[in-house]
Parts: sequence; structure tokens; C-alpha cells
Amino acid sequence: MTAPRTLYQKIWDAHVVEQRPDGTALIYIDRHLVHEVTSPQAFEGLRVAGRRVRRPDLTLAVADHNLPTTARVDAAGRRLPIADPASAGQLSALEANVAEFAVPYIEATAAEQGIVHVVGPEQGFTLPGTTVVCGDSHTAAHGAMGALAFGIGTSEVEHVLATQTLLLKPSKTMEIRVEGTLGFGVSPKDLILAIIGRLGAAGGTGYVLEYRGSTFRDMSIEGRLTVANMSIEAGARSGLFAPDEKTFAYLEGRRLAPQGAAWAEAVERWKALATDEGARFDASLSMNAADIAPTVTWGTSPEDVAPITGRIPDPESFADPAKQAAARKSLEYMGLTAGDALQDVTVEHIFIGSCTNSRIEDLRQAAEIVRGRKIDRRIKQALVVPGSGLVKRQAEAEGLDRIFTEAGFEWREPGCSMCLAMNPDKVPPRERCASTSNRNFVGRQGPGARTHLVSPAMAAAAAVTGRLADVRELVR
Ligand SMILES: CC(C)[C@H](C(=O)O)[C@@H](O)C(=O)O
Ligand code: SF4
Repeated sequence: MTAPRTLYQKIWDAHVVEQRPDGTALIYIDRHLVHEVTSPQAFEGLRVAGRRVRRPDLTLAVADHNLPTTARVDAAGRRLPIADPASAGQLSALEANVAEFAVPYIEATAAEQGIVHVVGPEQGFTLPGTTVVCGDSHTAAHGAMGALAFGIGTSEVEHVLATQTLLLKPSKTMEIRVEGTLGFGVSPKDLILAIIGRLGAAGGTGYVLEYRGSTFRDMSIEGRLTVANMSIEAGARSGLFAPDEKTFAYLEGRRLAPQGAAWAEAVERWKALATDEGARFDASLSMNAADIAPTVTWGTSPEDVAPITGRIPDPESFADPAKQAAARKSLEYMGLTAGDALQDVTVEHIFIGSCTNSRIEDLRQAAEIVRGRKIDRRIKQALVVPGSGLVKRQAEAEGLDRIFTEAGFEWREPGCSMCLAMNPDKVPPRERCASTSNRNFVGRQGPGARTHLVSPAMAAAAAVTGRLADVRELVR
């Protein structure tokens, strides 16, 4: 009898190539996603060392961060140039690198193009029980599929390209247990914001989280991707969900998922991955789904959360003096006054998108609130940016694009967009955005921009009211 193991331990054990006496291990990497921002120096390193990519077949490249989200082709179908020279340069560098190193690449104008963390699961590239890396901190998202997935730095990208392995230190495990049904108008985004509020932005440091309990079992794959995506915002390396029937149904028939007899065998293997009964976690946090309200951030860290029914907190109300100082600074940057009702905070920008909330279910939830309404006069710009061309196509087939554009939203091409200011989609200084993305850091959406993280339905509610609003009052 072997000792009961967690999902994390099972994946780790199955990938150890070599155990080192200092406790680190050389870990085999099954899947490597590559984007334009963190790969140029890695490919350059290979070139200088005269090395090849060891397993191009386990690597997949796509551009997302820099691409403008306006039309990519002209009326004749020719690709339009990118105006910003730095962005254009990164895209052409990626294209030259994938050609030189024979790495599979999804073209910037292909229907399959999208944000790397939307594309991986959608293409069936991300599979349960695999190790998945990408030079990007939100790689944790792929943990929703039962993959041990984490972000790596550029020198590690080079190491994986060259060897398909990484030297890693094992993580501790933390169980995040949530039971019960999320309330009316409350989404997985609200839940993960509330979890980060409880854990703190550094509370997960050194841990891999495993999301357990009936709330997560009942959650859709899209919802799980939202939750796992933000594990990193609690400081955790990765976040895991045990693969189940929902995972298998989502993956079956996807372009890069196993097919035929290999599919049936894979499902049998994946079923054995779940944490064994009696397995121990190093830490645990437990919450009730019924206690979660639609949640918004008021500060400049994802841990600065409050229920939409709440008020801007008084910095003095925090016990920790460092947190008091941080809150004072945050409120100053955000242009907010302690004690004000969150629902009185007006916004000028709406962003529905990012690898956290740009999948079909997110767009459906936002459209449900927007349908038959107009965006408020105070809104200067409202963007809907589907996470991939396939999400965009599906949404258009369902008529969601019309619902958004008739209300006054812009319907864009897939990419990271306003999630971070690396492309033309930016929030101007001192202006405020209700955003479905994952980071509200200083300057994240543009220099001086003020970000409030919300769910897709809450972003829609803000769009039609011109302020942070309680979506529960708008549900029909
Ligand atoms: C640009 C990239 C390296 C970065 C990351 O690592 O996460 C970005 O995706 C982000 O969300 O901040
Ligand atoms: S959408 Fe935002 S969080 Fe996700 S990969 Fe792009 S920049 Fe990073």
C-alpha cells in the first residue's frame, strides 16, 4: 500500500526525471506555451549556443500581448501592419523564431489565435496530469484542467526549449475548500476575489492550491479557469482542480487532445489523478459559497476586496501598520475616500476580456445584463475582447456581439488588450475602469489608470449604470 497522495504529489512524482540530494528535482515538462513577450531572448540564447528546440511537438506559440485588437486584415484579407514599432518587432521576432526552430505556431490572423491561456485548453493542448509551463505568470489557469501549470522566467523558457525539463523545488500544498451554491448574481470571479481577500496577495507563497468541495465540483470549466487563473494573485505557484467528467467532456474532440482508443485510455488514467482519501495538505482554508457577495477591488492589490454592498475601507481599520500605509497610498492613487459607498464610485471605462474572463460563458453572463440596455453616458469606452477567435466566432453565432454593439460596446479582435498597457488599448491617467482582468496594480491598464476588478456580469452592470453597481439589482 502506498501512502495516500494529493493530486499535486501524483503529478510531481510522475514527472521526476532525477531527484537531487538538495531536495530539488529535474522535472519533465509535457507542454510549453510560448508568447511574443518572454520568448525572444530565450530563442536568442539557443541560437548563440547552437542548440535546437528539443521537442517542438510539445511546444505551441501564439502572439497575444502586443497585438492590437482592431481589425487585423484589410478588405482583401491582407494582414494590416502594426503601427507601434516595438509591438511589430516582437511579433516579427516570434514569427522568425518559430520558423527557424520549427515550433508550431498559431498565426495572428487565424481563427484559433487568442490569449495563450485561453488557447491551451481550447485546443486540447493542456491535458489533465501534464506539466504545463509558459513564460507568463497566469499559466496557473491551466490548473483548471488538472494540469500542474506555472509561469516561468525567460531563462527557464530557454531551458525548457533546450531540454524539455526544469529544475524545481517541490511546493507545499494548500486545500481551498468551498462548499455550497454561489448566490444569485455571484460568479467564480467573485469567489476567487474573496479567496484572495482572505489569503492575502502573498498568502499562497510557496504553495500549490487545490480547489476542493462541492462549489468547485459544480463549477463549469470556464469558471474553474477563472479561479485557477488568479491563484498567482494569492502568491501561489499553481492552482489545481481534480479532472472529472466536466473536464473530459470539455476536452473530447479538441484538435490536440487524444483521439479514438488513446482517448479512452487517457480518460482512465486521468480518473486516477484525484487526491486520495486521507492525503494530507500542508495548509487549508475553508469558506461557504453562500457567504460570497458580488465582489470588487478598491485598491491596487488584488487582495483589496470588498462586497459591492460595502464601503471604501478606512486605512486605520487594518491591524497591520504596513497594510495601513499601503491602503492610504492605494486610496490616494485610486482617488477614493474612506467611508464612501462602493456603489457611488463612477467609472469611465469598461473592459470585458483577459485570460481571466474572456471565454464564452463570461461573454454570455455579461450579455445577459447588457441585453436591451445602453451603456451609461458617463462611459467613454467599453470594450469586449473575446479570448480567442473561436470564442469570438461562437459568441457571434449566438448574437452576443449584436447585444454588445447595440448597447454601445466595441467588439474587438482577441488579445490581452486593456488587461495590461502593452498595446493600444489603455485607460487614460486618473480615469477609472471596471475590468474583468486579474491585476489592479499601479499603472497596469496605463500610466495613472485606476482599475476595479470585477466579474463579467458586474462589468456589464457598471457599463449600463456608469458606476460600480450591484448586478443583483439588474438581473431580470
Ligand atoms: C507580459 C507577461 C510576462 C506578464 C506575465 O507574466 O504575467 C503578463 O501576461 C501579465 O499578466 O502581467
Ligand atoms: S490577458 Fe492579461 S493576465 Fe492574461 S496573459 Fe494577457 S496580460 Fe497576462
